Amino acid sequence: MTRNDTPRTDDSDAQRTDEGAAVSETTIGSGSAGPDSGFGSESDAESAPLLDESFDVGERSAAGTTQAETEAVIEARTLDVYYDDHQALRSVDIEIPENRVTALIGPSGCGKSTFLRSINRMNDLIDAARMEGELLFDGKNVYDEDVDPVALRRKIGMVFQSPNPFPKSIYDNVAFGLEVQNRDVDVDETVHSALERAALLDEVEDQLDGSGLDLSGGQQQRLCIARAIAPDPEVILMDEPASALDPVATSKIEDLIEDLSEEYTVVIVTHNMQQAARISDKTAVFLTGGELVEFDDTNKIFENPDNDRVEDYITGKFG
Ligand SMILES: Nc1ncnc2c1ncn2[C@@H]1O[C@H](COP(=O)(O)OP(=O)(O)OP(=O)(O)O)[C@@H](O)[C@H]1O
Repeated sequence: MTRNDTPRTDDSDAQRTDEGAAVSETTIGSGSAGPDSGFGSESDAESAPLLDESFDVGERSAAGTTQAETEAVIEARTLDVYYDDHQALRSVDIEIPENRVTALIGPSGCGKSTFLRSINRMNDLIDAARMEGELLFDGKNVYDEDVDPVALRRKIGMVFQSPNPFPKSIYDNVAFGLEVQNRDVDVDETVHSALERAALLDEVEDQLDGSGLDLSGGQQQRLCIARAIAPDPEVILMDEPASALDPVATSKIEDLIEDLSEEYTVVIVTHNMQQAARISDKTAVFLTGGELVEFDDTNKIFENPDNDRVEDYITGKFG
């Protein structure tokens, strides 16, 4: 895996998250787990057995990798997304490799979040949004009629910009999705395992009954990551997961993302180019107008991009 050794620097937009506001957010753009988001709405119970068989890619090895680990797990083919008449993504073609970290970068409004949300159909929750083209997950178009978006979102989990734990205990935050799914799993073991994989267990082991809202912003975000990985997804989408955190918490999240990519495919939107350079294997550069201008190994993008506009963006000439 090729990661870059760019030194860590403080994010200019680092700030303490507003813990109390986390759950009350209701708009997708501000990072909520709203109704039918796949994070445990009551409708989950009814739609639980959704999963199309074609979403199974086979057994993961003990190390958490699949045999064909460099194959594309997500593929967009001439994907266009519109909000009413406004086109937010233009003919996006991309193959996102399995068990790698792929960063989506580009100036504000270029469609990064729109693309991320199109992967697990979170755009369905926006009335104005419509898409054309194909978005394949394990070779299956997620927009096919037989795909249940709630089940899809358990395979493709999401972590938002602002930590948004439920107003429940730490334990219940992680267990909630499992229980409403009525899955045949050992809930206790799964909760502990998810907290451990999210690098949070050591810090909260003695307070699992305490409220998730009483944790620090960085801990809340790791709790949200634990919640996302508890249902054993294949892909984790992250929309600026560290932008509301201080530098220490940001560093922990970055370390965690690198660890997670051994087991999961991670797709992360970030405004922080140094963060993209530090933690990602692949980088996709979107530019104004919703065009995916270049997609390549992260080293290549940051050291010798093919496209002049990408070079200008990377070197700060605009954006
Ligand atoms: N819910 C929505 N309704 C209407 N237009 C939207 C909606 N969400 C995004 N857009 C528009 O789609 C375009 C792409 O937005 P998007 O949020 O995907 O960009 P972005 O690259 O993630 O931006 P940022 O970096 O500022 O978060 C923008 O022009 C934006 O105004």
